[in-house]
Amino acid sequence: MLSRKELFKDTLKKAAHAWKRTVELHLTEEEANLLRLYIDQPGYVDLHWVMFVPAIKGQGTEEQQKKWLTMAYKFQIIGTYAQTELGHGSNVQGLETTATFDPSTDEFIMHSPTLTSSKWWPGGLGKTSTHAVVYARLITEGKDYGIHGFIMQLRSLDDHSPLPGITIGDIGGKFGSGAYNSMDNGVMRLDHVRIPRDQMLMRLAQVTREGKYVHSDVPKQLLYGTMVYVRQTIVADASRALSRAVCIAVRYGAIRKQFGSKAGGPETQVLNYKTQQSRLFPFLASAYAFRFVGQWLKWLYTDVTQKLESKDFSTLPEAHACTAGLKSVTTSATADAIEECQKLCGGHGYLNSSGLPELFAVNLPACTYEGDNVVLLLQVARFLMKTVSQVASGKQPVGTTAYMGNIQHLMQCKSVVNTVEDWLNPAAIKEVFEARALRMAVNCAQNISKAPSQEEGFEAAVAHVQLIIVTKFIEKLQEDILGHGVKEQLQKLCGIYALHLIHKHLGDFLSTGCVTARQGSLANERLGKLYAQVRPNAVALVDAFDYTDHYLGSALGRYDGDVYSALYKEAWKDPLNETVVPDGYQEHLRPLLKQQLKLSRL
Ligand SMILES: CCCCCCCCCCCCCCCCCCC/C=C/C(=O)SCCNC(=O)CCNC(=O)[C@H](O)C(C)(C)COP(=O)(O)OP(=O)(O)OC[C@H]1O[C@@H](n2cnc3c(N)ncnc32)[C@H](O)[C@@H]1OP(=O)(O)O
Ligand SMILES: Cc1cc2nc3c(=O)[nH]c(=O)nc-3n(C[C@H](O)[C@H](O)[C@H](O)COP(=O)(O)OP(=O)(O)OC[C@H]3O[C@@H](n4cnc5c(N)ncnc54)[C@H](O)[C@@H]3O)c2cc1C
Repeated sequence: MLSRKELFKDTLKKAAHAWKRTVELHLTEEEANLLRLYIDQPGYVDLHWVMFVPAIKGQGTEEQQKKWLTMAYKFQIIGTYAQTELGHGSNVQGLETTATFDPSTDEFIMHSPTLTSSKWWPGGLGKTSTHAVVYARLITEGKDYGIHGFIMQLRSLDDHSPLPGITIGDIGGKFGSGAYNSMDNGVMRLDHVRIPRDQMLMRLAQVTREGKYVHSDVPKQLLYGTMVYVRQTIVADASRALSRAVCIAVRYGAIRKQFGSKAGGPETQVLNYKTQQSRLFPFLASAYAFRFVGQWLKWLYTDVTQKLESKDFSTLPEAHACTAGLKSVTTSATADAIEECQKLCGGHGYLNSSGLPELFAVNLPACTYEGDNVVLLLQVARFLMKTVSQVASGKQPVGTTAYMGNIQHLMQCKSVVNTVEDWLNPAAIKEVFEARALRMAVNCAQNISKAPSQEEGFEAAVAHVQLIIVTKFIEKLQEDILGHGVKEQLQKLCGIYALHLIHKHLGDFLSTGCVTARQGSLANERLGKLYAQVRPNAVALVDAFDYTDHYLGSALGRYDGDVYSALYKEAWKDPLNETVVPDGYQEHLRPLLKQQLKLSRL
C-alpha cells in the first residue's frame, strides 16, 4: 500500500537497521546474509555485497582490495555494479562507455558518447550509491582494448550530490506495485569525468604510467567472474522463492474445498483432485531439487575459487556453464511455477494478500538480470559443442560432462524399463537423462557443422542442465538423511521431479530414441502413483521449509489454516475501505446518479 517514495524510504530504513544489528551483534558474512533475506525487499545493499564487493575482490589488485574493501566493509562507501547500458545489455562486448587514458594527467576520462551508452538498470545507482564499478572500453595510445572495470566515485560523501560531470537518476517504476520498486535502479551519463589511473581494476590487465597496456597471466574471462558468483547465489534464491509459492498453494489446497459433497456432507479438498496434484506436486519436487542443486553449486563455486587462487583455471569453463545453465533453468521454472500457483489458488491467489503477486513480480526479473536466460543457455550450448568435439578427438570429459565419455554406450542404449516399478530405479532414470542429453548435444553438433547457427543448441543445453539437477537429487539421496521416513519422502519427490520432466519433454526422449512410447506411458502411470503417495505428506513437506507466517506474508498460506478470517481481515485494511463512501463520490458519482434520476423522472 506504500507509494514508491515511501517504499524506497522504508527499504533504506530496514537496510540501515539490519546493518546496525550486523555490527552490534558482530555477525559473520553468512549470518548477515540471512538477516538481509528477512528484509525481503530488493535494495541497494544487495548490489553492494553481491556485486560491488565481489567485483573488487575478483578484479582488483591486493592494494586496490585493501583500499576499497576496507571502506566497503565499514559501509563508509556504498557501491553498485554499472555494466548494462540503455542500448546494450546481453552483449557486454558491445558496451559504448569509454575510459580514455590521458598520460598528461595520469587519469582516465570516463565518458558516455551517445544516448545508448547511458548506464541503465544498475541497482542502487539511481539514488543511493556513492561509488560504482563502471564497465567501459579502455582506450590508450589510440587503441581500443575492450571492456574493463573502473571504480568511480559518483556522489559527494558530504552531501550526497552527484559529482561534476555526472548526471544520475532513477529509471522509473517497474512491474507490480511493490516488488522491485523498492530498488532505485538507475541511469547515469558521464561527461568527460576524470578518475585517477589506479582506479582501473588492475588484476586482469594494467595500464602503465606511460599508457602502455599490459596483460596479466590470468584469463580475460575473469572479467565476467562477478556474474558467475551472483548466478550461483540466484539459484538458491530461486529455490527459496519457489518453496514459498508452493508452501502457500499446498496449504491453501488443503483448506479450500469445492464440489464432491454427498448428501450435504463436506466438499472435497482441492488438493485431492488429481489435476491439482499433477500441476502442483512437480513444483514441490522442483523446490527440493533446486535447493539440493543450489547447495552443490555453492560447493562447486567454492572449489573453483580455491583453484583460481592457486592459478588453476581449468575448471572455469565448467563453472561458467553450470552457473549460467542452472541460473537460467531454475529462474525460468520458478517464475512459471509462481504464476501457476496463483491459478492453483483460484481467485484468492490473485489477491495481493495471497502473497503470490508480489512473489511473482519480485522473482520474474531473475529470468533477465545477471544474463537473459536464453543468452545464458546459448553459452551452455557453446560449452557442450566444445566438449562434444573434444570427446570426438579422444579427450576424456570430467565433472558434469563426464557422462559424455560413455558415448559408445549412451548413443545406442535402450532403456531397461519394462514395468511401472522400473521407473523407481535411479540408475534407469539417470541413464535415460544422460542418453537424451548426449544425443541432443551430438545431433546439435552435427547440425551446426552443416549449417552453423549459434541458436541450435538451446534445447540440448536445457537437457544437459536438467540432467545435472536430476543427478544431484539422486546423489543427495545417497547421503545419510536423518529423520524417520524422510529419505522415503525425498525419494518420491526425486521420482516426481525426474518423471515429470520425461512427461513434459517426451518429444525429446522419443525423438532421440531414449524412451519408447510404452515406456513414456509407464512413466506417466508411475507419476500418478507417486502423486497419490505424496499427497498425505504434502503439507508436512512444505511445513518442513520452516517459514514463519510473517516471512510467507500470505493469508492463504497461514500455518494454522485460518484462511478465510485472514482474507476478511486483510480486505478491511485496504485504503479504499478507510471511508464508507469513497473519495470521488461528490465529484463523479453523485452528479451522474442525480442527473440520471432526473432524466428518468421526465
Ligand atoms: C558483513 C557482511 C554482510 C553481507 C551481506 C551479504 C548480503 C548478500 C545478499 C545476497 C542476496 C542475493 C541477492 C541477489 C540479488 C541479485 C541482484 C541482481 C542485480 C543484477 C545485476 C545485473 O544484471 S549485472 C549485469 C549482468 N549482465 C549480464 O549477465 C550480461 C550477459 N552477457 C555476458 O555475460 C556476455 O556478454 C556473454 C557471456 C553472453 C558473451 O560474452 P562474449 O561476447 O565475451 O563472448 P563469447 O560468448 O565469445 O565468450 C568468450 C569466452 O568467454 C567465456 N565466458 C563467457 N562468460 C564467462 C564467465 N562468466 N565466466 C567464464 N567464462 C566465460 C565463453 O564461454 C567463451 O569461452 P570460449 O572458451 O571462448 O568458448
Ligand atoms: C530488475 C533488474 C535489475 C538489474 N540490475 C542490474 C545491475 O545492477 N547492473 C547492471 O549492470 N545491469 C542490471 N540489469 C540489467 C540486466 O543485466 C540486463 O537487462 C540483462 O543482462 C539483459 O539484457 P537486455 O535487457 O539488454 O536484454 P536484451 O539482450 O536486449 O534481450 C532482449 C531479447 O533478445 C533476446 N536475445 C538477446 N540476445 C540474443 C541472442 N544472442 N540470441 C537469441 N536471443 C537473444 C533475449 O532472449 C530477449 O528475449 C538489471 C535488470 C533488471 C531487469
